[in-house]
Amino acid sequence: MSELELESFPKSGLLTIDHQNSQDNVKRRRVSDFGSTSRTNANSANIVLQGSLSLSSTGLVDVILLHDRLIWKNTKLHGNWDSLPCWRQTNVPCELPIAEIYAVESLDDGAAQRKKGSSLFCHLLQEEAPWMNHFAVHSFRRSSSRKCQWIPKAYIFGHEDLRICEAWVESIQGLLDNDKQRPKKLLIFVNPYGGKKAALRTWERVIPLFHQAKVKTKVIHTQRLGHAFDVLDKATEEDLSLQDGIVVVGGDGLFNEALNGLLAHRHTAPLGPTPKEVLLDSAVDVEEAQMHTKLESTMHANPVSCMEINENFPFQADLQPLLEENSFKPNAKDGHNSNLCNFELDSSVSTETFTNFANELNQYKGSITMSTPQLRIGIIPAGSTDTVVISTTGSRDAITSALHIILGDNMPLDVVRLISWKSSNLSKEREEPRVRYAASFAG
Ligand SMILES: Nc1ncnc2c1ncn2[C@@H]1O[C@H](COP(=O)(O)OP(=O)(O)OP(=O)(O)O)[C@@H](O)[C@H]1O
Repeated sequence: MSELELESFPKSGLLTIDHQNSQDNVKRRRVSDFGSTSRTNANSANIVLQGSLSLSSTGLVDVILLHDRLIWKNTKLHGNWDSLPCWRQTNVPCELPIAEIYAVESLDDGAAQRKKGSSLFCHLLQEEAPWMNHFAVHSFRRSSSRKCQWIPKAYIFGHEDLRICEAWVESIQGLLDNDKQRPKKLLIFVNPYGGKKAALRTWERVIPLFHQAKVKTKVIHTQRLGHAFDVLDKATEEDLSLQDGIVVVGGDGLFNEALNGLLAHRHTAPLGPTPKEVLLDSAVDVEEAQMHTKLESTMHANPVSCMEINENFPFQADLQPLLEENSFKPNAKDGHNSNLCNFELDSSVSTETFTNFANELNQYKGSITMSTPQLRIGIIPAGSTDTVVISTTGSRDAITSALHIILGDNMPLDVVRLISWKSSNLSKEREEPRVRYAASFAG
């Protein structure tokens, strides 16, 4: 197919992608929709490969592989494919963004024909189709009822010459490998008790996707509460650097446990004043004293409720997410992550203790000490409640999450650090912190 022919493809009815105007909340979202966006015309300099192939359910197609997409269009039907019904003989070109292809693989000879269907018509067609070699391009389609749910879809291409099939597989695979966002190695935690013991079955459902995409997985079935935490807390930086990401197959509980394991000793931001220091420092008038009494009693009664009293807390916390979108990019200076929330003091309630703390905190810009700042954490929903995953993919569908993970989608995550203080066993005067991290909503 020539460049000229490509340019003359009609604009209406094209399968196009709109990278810029995506409504989805995941960063590298892909939207396939009919005809709403203008397309750049194919430039011959961008052509990686082109030729004629057979496409299962369509017939003979002219195919062009560009650096960012695969485009095909029916050629004049001939030979055995003449027996295709007329509704299949559409001349509308289709395109598949490389960003939506999660795998490509050679198939055993004749596999495409066998996969086509079991109707009498398909059976007859298979008998008539010439002997061919095949390869599958694995992508997905959006569920018609729930747009954020993705359903795997394979395009089976064929050619009589095995070497031609191999060249297509190699070229497409090369483009997939070039995408550095896609993980190659993942550490997976599966909670066998998650989601009323359905997590194992969930993991088994998505394993083939990782195999097809050639993502290496090291799987740990958690044996007890705290197992994932311990593994990640004790992991050396070298251990972590061997992985492109950590994925939990479970619910919010397991996700937060893994998050805590990653951050527990790697997040070194200052803890802030203890409730006693707050009381001593700031009870200058009755109103403030009452407020701090309330603060202390609330903290002691229910440590995790300290976020609820945020309104009275004498900080004006930045409304930005704690971990910004680029917070996993290394700081140019020290290689550590930056962009932790900056605090500003409300002057009407500021005290020396809080001023010191705010200054101290603002100086700790690179306070997650990880040698692998690109390390990501993902979740495949298999819990009783799946709040985290709902705020990432928008769907509680394990296949959708697995596809997002394989394609390397990522988004910023808000993480809250909760600190509760309790008297030390050694001395009642000394208060010891108990630090927990929690993520429930991403974005
Ligand atoms: N083998 C195990 N035995 C007991 N508890 C486990 C085991 N593996 C993991 N856990 C713990 O179970 C807790 C809950 O797990 P998870 O979040 O995966 O499932 P869930 O309770 O069904 O879902 P959700 O947390 O969304 O309600 C986690 O804190 C996790 O540490």
